[in-house]
Formats: sequence, structure tokens, C-alpha cells
Amino acid sequence: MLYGLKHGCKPPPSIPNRWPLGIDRLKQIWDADARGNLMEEINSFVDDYPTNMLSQFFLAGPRSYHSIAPENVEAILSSNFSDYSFGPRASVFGPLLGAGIFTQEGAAWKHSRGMLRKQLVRGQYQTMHQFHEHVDNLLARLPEVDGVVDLQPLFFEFTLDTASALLLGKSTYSLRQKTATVESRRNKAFADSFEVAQEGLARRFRMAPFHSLYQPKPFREACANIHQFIDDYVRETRSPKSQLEKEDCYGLVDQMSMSTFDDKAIRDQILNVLLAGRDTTAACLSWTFRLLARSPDVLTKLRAEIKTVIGNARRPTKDEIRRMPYLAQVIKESLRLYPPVPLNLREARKTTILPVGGGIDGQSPVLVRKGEVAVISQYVTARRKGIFGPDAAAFRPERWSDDADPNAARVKQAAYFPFNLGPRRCLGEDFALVEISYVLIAICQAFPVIEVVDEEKGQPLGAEKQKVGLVLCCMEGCKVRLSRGAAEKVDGNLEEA
Ligand code: HEM
Repeated sequence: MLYGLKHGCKPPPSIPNRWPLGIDRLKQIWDADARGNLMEEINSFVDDYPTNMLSQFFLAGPRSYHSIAPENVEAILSSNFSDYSFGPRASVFGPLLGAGIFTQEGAAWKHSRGMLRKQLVRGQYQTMHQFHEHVDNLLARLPEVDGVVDLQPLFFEFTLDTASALLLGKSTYSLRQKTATVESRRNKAFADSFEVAQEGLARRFRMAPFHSLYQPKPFREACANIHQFIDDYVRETRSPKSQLEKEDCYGLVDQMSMSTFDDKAIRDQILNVLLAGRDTTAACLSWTFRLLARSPDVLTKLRAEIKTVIGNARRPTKDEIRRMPYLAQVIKESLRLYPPVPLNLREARKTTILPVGGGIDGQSPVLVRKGEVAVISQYVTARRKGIFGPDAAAFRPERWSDDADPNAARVKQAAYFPFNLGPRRCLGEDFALVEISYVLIAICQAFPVIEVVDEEKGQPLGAEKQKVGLVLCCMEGCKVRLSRGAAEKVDGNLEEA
């Protein structure tokens, strides 16, 4: 208390509750979630309380602080990083993930991060070859001439294929599951179990602190199937025969096998990275195409850039992707409006201070006691009109380049953190951005027409139903009309540079 007074701390406004223990607020959240507009509901709280922060109690749980200001996000994730922990994350995700980079903290996390950085940041995908066959498989699943397709499930299959190739050194080839071989059935069973297990983890996450009550048989079986699948892969990859046959060591299994990790440690790391990287990338691809199909002007400008830098019949190189500023802005704007990880929380491991949010005007520091929870939301912070202007809810990629004033650009950048900030910033950011760019380019090249479907025409942005699971997805999927029209190349297989 004295510590707080010394630093001029003041409490933030509380969210008023009509029922005891915030039960009305919990109901409001569950109802909004069921309606598919949880994030918009949370966003609207902020319009009612336009200071930087709100505090709230739920049931008998600790006080939580909902922080909107970028200064607080920076303090939580970066400058005061060591004052916070993940709270119950390891135990919520434990049944599937065990101990890996996503669930670990302290020295064990540092060790994992050092090892994975080598694989993810300087990995084989630098050459882009790793993506080629999967992009071709994706294009082969799209209409031959013209038609309506829901891209969202295809993107989830695509990112499972690329992530498994990166991690296991061997893809699950979900996009090719038309042939019923023993291996394809095994891969399909893995993909299905992964869906069930992820849904279970999302439920456990929502139920924290009562998460351990949720472990139904289908969830336990799905986790067991996944563990078996990965263990088989690891054993196969580590067998002396397999090592002899291999020309390259692509996968994480290979890299970890060269260190002292046992099979269980390898399995845990693979699942941790798979969970971190697969759905996030698929969700971003899906939201980006939804946005592009509704924004013909943006699409035209993007096509013009693709045509100038690469043309319409050749695969992009990494260097060409770097030379496409508008493409980068399109992805950045999509991640601003629809961050795959829309909400995050940290628990104070010691008493600490947030720079702003206290008092009536929200400008005083706030004392956060040990055990209290700080909640941040990329979705909410990145939609603040005070930062992004009156058109904050609009999809306008140009906003990332139209600031003559470097300070205005800096303020926007500070409010943009879809990949997290600080020591635990996403390790797959570069991988994801290259992968997303490649798919955007390939589909634009193959389809001169990408349009919103008739039944969704005129639907305003933000009115779509959203699903907040482990990532933010669209309940309505990503249905678009695609037409190959007079494309320069129609067989779906692009030439290499
Ligand atoms: C658009 C795609 C992606 C987004 C938006 C994204 C976002 C994030 C976020 C917000 C975190 C922090 C989560 C937390 O600790 O609370 C994170 C962590 C992480 N991400 Fe990503 N991610 C993406 C793609 C990927 C990919 C493709 C990979 C790997 C291939 C990956 C690997 C990781 C890893 C290993 C961590 C844990 C880092 C650590 O705790 O030190 N991510 N990501």
C-alpha cells in the first residue's frame, strides 16, 4: 500500500456489477460468446469507459485489470516482464502440451527458446522450397474454373501440412487426403484428434480456475492419439535407418535429436510449436481473404504490385516478398483488425506497477498486487479511435504509410502487438509472414476474380459471427467466389524464379 502511495498510484474505475460476484458480467460474456460477438462486446465496454483501464472481480477469483493503453501493454510484456507469470497456463494446457516453450517459464523456457530460435528464425524455409508443394496442393483444391469455396478449412489443412513438414521433417499432407492409404488414414486421424484436443484446451482455458474439472473421455483419447502419433514419428525419424536415408535434416525432431532431448521432451516441444503456429497462421489467412474479397480497391492495388514485382505466372522469392510494401501493409492491417490471439493475460508474481490507468482520468499509475491478473487485448487496443482515428474499424492498409508525423506512426506501432512483445515475442513471425505472403500471391495470381459471395454482400465489417477459441476465427468461414477467368497460367502449378 505504502509502495503504491509512494508511486502516486490510484485505483482504476471498476466495472459496476448488478449481481454479486460479477455473475451478471460472466453471463454477459457467455451470452456474447454464444452469439459470436464476444470481442465486439468487450470492445463496447471500452466505449462506455473511455479511460485506459478497468478493474473487475469475478466470483472469488483475484482482481483483474483490463488494460487498454499501449504503455501498460509494453510494461506487462516487455519492460516489467519478470514481474508477471502465466498463472495456470501450464496446467490448463498440460494434458496435450506437457512441458514445452508455450507452457514453460524461467530457465526451462529460456533453454527451449534458445534451441527453437535456431530452427524457426534461421530455418530451411528461407529458400521457400518448403512451401512449394503445399501451395500447389492448396491451389489444386480450389475451383478449376469458377466457383464458390470456403477457404477457411482449406487454410487449416494447409498450415497443418506446412507446420508438420517444418517440425517433423515430413508433412501430414492433409490437403491430399483423397487417396486412402494407411498413412493418409493415420494422418487424418491425427488431424481430427488435434481438432478435438484444441477444442478441449479452449474450454479448459475458459474454465480456469476450474479447468481441471474438464477432461472428458473424447478429450483424453484425442490427447493420447496425438501423443502416439508424434511418438511414432519421433521414433521413426530417430531410427538409424532413417538417419542414413536422409540427405537433409529439416525437421525439429532432427535438430533436437542432435541434442540431449529424450522422446517425451521432443514430443512436447513439437506440440507446443504446432499449437502456437498452425491455427494462428490459418486464421490470419482466412481473415485476410475475407477482407480482400470485400475491398475491391485494395485487391486491385495488391494485384498491381504483384504484377509489377513478380508477374502472374511465377513463384515469389523471399527477396521479392520483401520488395512488396503494399502486401506487407495488407497483412498488417488484417492482423490489426483480426489478431489471431485477441486476448492475453498475465498474473503478477510480485507487487508491481502499471504506468497508467489509475484515477478518474486514467492517467495515474496503478498498483497491481501479487496474484492479481492483468488482461490485455490486441483486438481492443488496435481498434481505439484515439490512436487509429475515426476510421479505426475500417480495413485501410494505407494507414500504415500515410503518417507524415513520425510520432503518429510511433503511437500506432506501439498499439500493434499481434505477435506479442518483449522476451516472449512470437518466434514464428517471419515464417508466418512469408507463408501468408506466398499464399496471398499465389491465389491472386491464379484467380483474377476473388469476390464476396452474394449472401454476404453488404454485411458491414465486424457484423460477422466470430469464434474465440484458442484463436479468433470466423464462424461463417471464408466463403468467396473465385474465377480463373483469363489467368495467364491455369494449371495451378507455378513456375519457379
Ligand atoms: C499470424 C501468425 C501468428 C501469430 C499472430 C502469432 C502470435 C503469437 C503470440 C501472440 C504469441 C505469444 C503467446 C503468449 O505467450 O501468450 C506467440 C508465441 C509463439 N509463437 Fe507465434 N504466432 C503466429 C505464427 C507462428 C508460427 C508460424 C510459429 C512457428 C512455426 C509460431 C511460434 C511461436 C512460438 C514458438 C511462440 C512462443 C514464444 C515464447 O514463448 O518464447 N508462431 N505467437
